[in-house]
Amino acid sequence: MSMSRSKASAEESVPVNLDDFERIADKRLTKAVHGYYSSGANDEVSLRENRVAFERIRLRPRFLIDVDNIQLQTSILGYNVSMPLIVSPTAMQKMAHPDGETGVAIACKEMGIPMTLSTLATTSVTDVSANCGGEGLRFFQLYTFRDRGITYDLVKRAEAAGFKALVLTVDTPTLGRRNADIRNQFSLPTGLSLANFEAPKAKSTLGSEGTNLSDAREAVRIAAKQGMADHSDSRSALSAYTTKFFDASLTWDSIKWLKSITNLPIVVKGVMTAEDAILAKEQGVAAVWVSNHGARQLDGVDATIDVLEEVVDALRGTSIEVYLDGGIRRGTDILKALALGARAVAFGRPALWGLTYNGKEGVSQVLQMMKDELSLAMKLSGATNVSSVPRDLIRMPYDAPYKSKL
Ligand SMILES: Cc1cc2nc3c(=O)[nH]c(=O)nc-3n(C[C@H](O)[C@H](O)[C@H](O)COP(=O)(O)O)c2cc1C
Ligand SMILES: O=C(O)C(=O)c1ccccc1
Repeated sequence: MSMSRSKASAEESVPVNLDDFERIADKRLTKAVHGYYSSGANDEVSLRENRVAFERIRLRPRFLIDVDNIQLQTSILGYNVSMPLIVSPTAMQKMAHPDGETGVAIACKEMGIPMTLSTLATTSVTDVSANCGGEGLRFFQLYTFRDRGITYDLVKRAEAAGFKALVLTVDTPTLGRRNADIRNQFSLPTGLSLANFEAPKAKSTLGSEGTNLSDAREAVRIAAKQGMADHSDSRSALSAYTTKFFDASLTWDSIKWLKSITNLPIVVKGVMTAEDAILAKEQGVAAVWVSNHGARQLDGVDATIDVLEEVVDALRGTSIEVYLDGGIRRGTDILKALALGARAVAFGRPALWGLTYNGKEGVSQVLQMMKDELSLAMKLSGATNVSSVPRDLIRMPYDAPYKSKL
């Protein structure tokens, strides 16, 4: 019996929300890939909190407002977008579907929203660009390497491939502990590679060390041999990889170096406090991306939506844009984040579920679903423009009880 992967099987009815996409994806992926995509760090307290915190926020709808023509369009870093949604960078998207990063990029291009390509993608910056015909708004997520030459080279290739911003992830000096990956001894499946390290130049830089950065499996072997990996590192290939290659000595001051090698706007991803938002501001970044890495790094941190207002307040009066990811699953979640001052939101796993469901087409379906849900949420709550959702459209759990200001 042949059943196209593109169609939901009998027991997989047509997805009507993102949870449905998740359930279908869970069934189709191998245990190891599912574990890698879905996991949070440690006890997954923050993973649950990312969702629960959204559910605790209440909406205060206003009625008899003309919502016939609501405005979903806005701009991100000066580029017009069809709605305030970005696809977060997630590593190794070809594990979900052969369309991989290209599928995500094309779905985003068609929807008119930005995609963010991970440093650890299974499709190179150059190929993603070429496969999109050089069109569509693409950002490049940057992990920095102990060898600055590698980082330099990555930045230059992203620039040449037409990426419009560098999203510097600051929450990963080393990888968080994810139980499933340790149990499953997770590694990149055979046949796939970390394609950004296959360029001739990257290879020659690395050749001296006798290590190929495009192959996580080899990194594990070498890290173990050099005694750089502790017991858990030696079980999860990614953990060994980051320990060996990522620059854990990076500081806020390093952003000066990054700015000296590129004119691309810099977005700092992973900020969770007002203190760090201010340090980012002092470095002249274009945007701050509130994120706890999908709760995959430090368990026990707040839900991102619960720290958003703190970051927004710290940057008030500046032109620095604030984005948020972590647990965005509904149009009402987007609306809640906009009310708290985000310029845009992003999500990671839902794009992977769409990709697993039906490649590029599945990602398009997921994006369209979010657009429809956002539009509905706005109409039902009397919010007419994504750029000016009022704070009092929501009640945070910590808000004082309503007192008439009338
Ligand atoms: C499977 C997976 C891989 C990820 N890989 C990266 C990455 O390579 N770089 C990065 O900055 N963030 C990475 N993230 C974090 C996402 O960019 C994003 O912050 C997170 O997924 C948002 O939470 P959500 O999945 O609940 O939407 C990854 C997340 C997941 C789930
Ligand atoms: O899995 C992740 O969340 C991630 O960002 C990552 C980091 C290093 C290697 C591969 C993925």
